[in-house]
Amino acid sequence: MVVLSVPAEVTVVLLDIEGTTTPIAFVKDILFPYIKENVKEYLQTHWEEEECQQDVSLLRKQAEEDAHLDGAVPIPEAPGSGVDDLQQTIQAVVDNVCWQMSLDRKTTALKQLQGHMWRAAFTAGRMKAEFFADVVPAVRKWREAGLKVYIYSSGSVEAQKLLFGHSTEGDILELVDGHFDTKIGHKVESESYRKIADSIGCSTNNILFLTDVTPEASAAEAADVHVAVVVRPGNAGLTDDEKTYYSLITSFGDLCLPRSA
Ligand SMILES: CSCCC(=O)C(=O)COP(=O)(O)O
Ligand SMILES: [Mg+2]
Repeated sequence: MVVLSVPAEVTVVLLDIEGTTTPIAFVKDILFPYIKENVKEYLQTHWEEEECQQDVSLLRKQAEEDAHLDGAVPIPEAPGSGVDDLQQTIQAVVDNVCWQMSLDRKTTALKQLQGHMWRAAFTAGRMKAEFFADVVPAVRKWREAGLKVYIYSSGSVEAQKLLFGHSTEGDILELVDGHFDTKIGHKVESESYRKIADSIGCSTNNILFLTDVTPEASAAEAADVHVAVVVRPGNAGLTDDEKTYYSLITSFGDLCLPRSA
């Protein structure tokens, strides 16, 4: 087994979710299809609610920013009183969501709506989040050794809490010291990692970030964060250069803490 020593200055482990703690297949085959299959009915049922209107406003604002992109779907302003107008607007929101999802976009607007939609499925027990078998034992060990554990995912903080609160391992929310999403910045931007360190109250070099996505690893590293790239079944392949350059782990159990050495 390849063991990666965690530098002694590391006091915080920052975890990506999809492809790191959780199989990509769970996201692509369970979470995302749920949105595509239910978004129209969800909008029709919740349209009058404040939360739903805020989600639509954010999606409309994003659609305006995306207007220059190929295939972008605009969302017209709130309709008049006609039922047909309303159905047209809802259809535009559905088309916009499906277009964004076809590109696996990580916009805050899309992720916010998805989080709200998953809430019903998770809280009713219709969905349970999958975690790789090594995740929970390793996180418990890190915490026992005094490390803090934070999540940084493109999925909204609300969605993250749903996953950790309703997992196949039970409610494991207590294993997480805090959550970050794209409201702090995108994961491929170095500034996001500086802001996360500020928010936690540590230096960037006190953080070890685990992710499956090399542009995220590169952005974190440029901010002086320690990184390891997580190789899991179903993840995108890495180039030979990436395999040589990055520290790779295939399980959280590959990390060796100085305190436990
Ligand atoms: C709570 S995350 C649900 C999956 C998701 O929507 C997503 O975008 C995952 O992105 P990540 O940054 O965790 O790779
Ligand atoms: Mg990921």
